Amino acid sequence: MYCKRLYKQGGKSVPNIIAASGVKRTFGKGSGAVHVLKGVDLTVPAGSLVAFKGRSGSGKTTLINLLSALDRPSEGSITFEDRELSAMSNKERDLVRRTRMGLIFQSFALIPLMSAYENVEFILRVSGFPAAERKAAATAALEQVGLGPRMNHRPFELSGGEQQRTAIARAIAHKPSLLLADEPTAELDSKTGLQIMKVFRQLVEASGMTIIMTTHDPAIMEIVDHVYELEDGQIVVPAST
Ligand SMILES: Nc1ncnc2c1ncn2[C@@H]1O[C@H](COP(=O)(O)OP(=O)(O)OP(=O)(O)O)[C@@H](O)[C@H]1O
Repeated sequence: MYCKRLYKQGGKSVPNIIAASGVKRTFGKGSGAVHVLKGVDLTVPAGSLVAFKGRSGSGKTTLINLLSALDRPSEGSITFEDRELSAMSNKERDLVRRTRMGLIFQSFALIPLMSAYENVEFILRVSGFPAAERKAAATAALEQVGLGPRMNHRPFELSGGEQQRTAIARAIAHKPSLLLADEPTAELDSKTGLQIMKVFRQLVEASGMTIIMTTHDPAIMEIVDHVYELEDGQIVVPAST
């Protein structure tokens, strides 16, 4: 239902790519239950760059894990590209995540013995991307994040920002419509963090990808289209920047 609603963005009506409705997530049972998300309603227009902010423990990672179909809500629904994630089997959710989404984490999690190119190509290989298109897709993704000239270097020969750009290339090589990034700049100094944000901005502008990220960094809020603040498991300020 939410995904069919249209939002005005830059004078144009834009459909939502993902929406959460009444999402709750509780860990554990009985007296030991931890109610982390307590009813989150959220809509994200396609082609936007969105950030979740909030104090440590407010539920940002828990929400990202639900939106990326790594976890299921205890209550409520999440609709992605007009399909309800919670109604899908594990196999269907894995397929949606593998083909339509890209994930980035705080730690870059690159394979140390592989070059930047091999790291990207390897993921395409294990995810069943057509062999004939792998080389072009991996190269294009690395060029898109400005790593063309460095793609044959191994992670230890790359700066932190270059390693994170490799992780971004790995997450976008299969051309997902939604990129989810949990604290992608947390391991980086503020200047490098801003460079990563510029890469995100370019991806949104150039390819129409949607990016949802979590952050603690106030400077980053200036670059995104919308900031959603989580407090005690609920969104308190669905404000535009
Ligand atoms: N599997 C789990 N079992 C029990 N509690 C959990 C589980 N996962 C998360 N929590 C709790 O849920 C709360 C929210 O965690 P979450 O990681 O989503 O917060 P966050 O906003 O991302 O925090 P940070 O900014 O520190 O990364 C925390 O109190 C955490 O301990």
